[in-house]
Amino acid sequence: MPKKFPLFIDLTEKKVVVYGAGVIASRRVETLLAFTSSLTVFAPEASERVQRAAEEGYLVWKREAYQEGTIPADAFMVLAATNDAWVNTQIWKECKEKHILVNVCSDRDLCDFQFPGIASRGDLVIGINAGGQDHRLAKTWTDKIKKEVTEDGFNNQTKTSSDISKA
Ligand SMILES: C[C@@]1(CC(=O)O)C2=NC(=C\c3[nH]c(c(CCC(=O)O)c3CC(=O)O)Cc3[nH]c(c(CC(=O)O)c3CCC(=O)O)/C=C3\N/C(=C\2)[C@@H](CCC(=O)O)[C@]3(C)CC(=O)O)/[C@H]1CCC(=O)O
Ligand SMILES: NC(=O)c1ccc[n+]([C@@H]2O[C@H](COP(=O)([O-])OP(=O)(O)OC[C@H]3O[C@@H](n4cnc5c(N)ncnc54)[C@H](O)[C@@H]3O)[C@@H](O)[C@H]2O)c1
Repeated sequence: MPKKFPLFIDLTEKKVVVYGAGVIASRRVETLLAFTSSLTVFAPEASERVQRAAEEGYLVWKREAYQEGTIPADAFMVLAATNDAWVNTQIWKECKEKHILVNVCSDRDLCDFQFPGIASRGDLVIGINAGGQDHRLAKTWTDKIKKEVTEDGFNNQTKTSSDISKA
């Protein structure tokens, strides 16, 4: 697979839609909540994390399975993260028809973009991608860099924009 170029996109005002609310979708929802305030999750069943985030008003959880033709046309980005590969492919097809950016967690060949591992602190955001061939490599490096960023290596010399504005 060719190397992917890391784009750092402002998602604040953009509608993000996630199908599925299990292990993988919840991990990604948790990551996305730091970047967007417009997140809708469609799933008949949701993890406690997603349910709590919905109760606290951080996202909208629609307790519904995917239904053909209903993907919001104004969605900027869709994650197909159900545990049904056929459903994920249907979601991909509809997004293609509607020209919506789509990621399919069960099939790397259907991804317009790959979901990164993320290590972040303050204004620093590090996205990690291993090209879609070796997911464990992506995880190993995400864990290493997260540790470095949140613990040992992130020293006072690394300033955030709020630090700079205070200076
Ligand atoms: C980075 C991270 C972000 C995240 O997921 O949050 C991520 N995968 C992570 C971990 C992970 N994924 C899988 C395992 C078990 C591996 C094993 O057992 O060997 C582990 C390891 C683990 O979980 O320990 C299984 C798996 N993954 C994909 C498929 C389908 C396929 O390859 O077609 C299958 C088979 C599913 C099945 O069996 O059906 C596909 C994708 N996974 C991606 C991202 C995209 C680019 C990855 C890259 O950078 O190369 C890509 C291509 C598309 C996408 O989904 O965007 C996260 C690590 C960071 C973190 O954990 O924080
Ligand atoms: N990309 C990755 O990193 C990665 C890693 C492991 C697994 N996977 C893939 O992710 C898939 C999901 O795994 P999981 O562990 O999150 O599953 P899970 O069983 O924990 O959760 C599945 C979720 O999908 C929802 N769902 C099922 N049918 C639906 C439908 N028609 N419409 C909307 N929502 C629906 C369920 O309600 C549930 O919330 C796996 O099948 C596998 O292919 C991807």
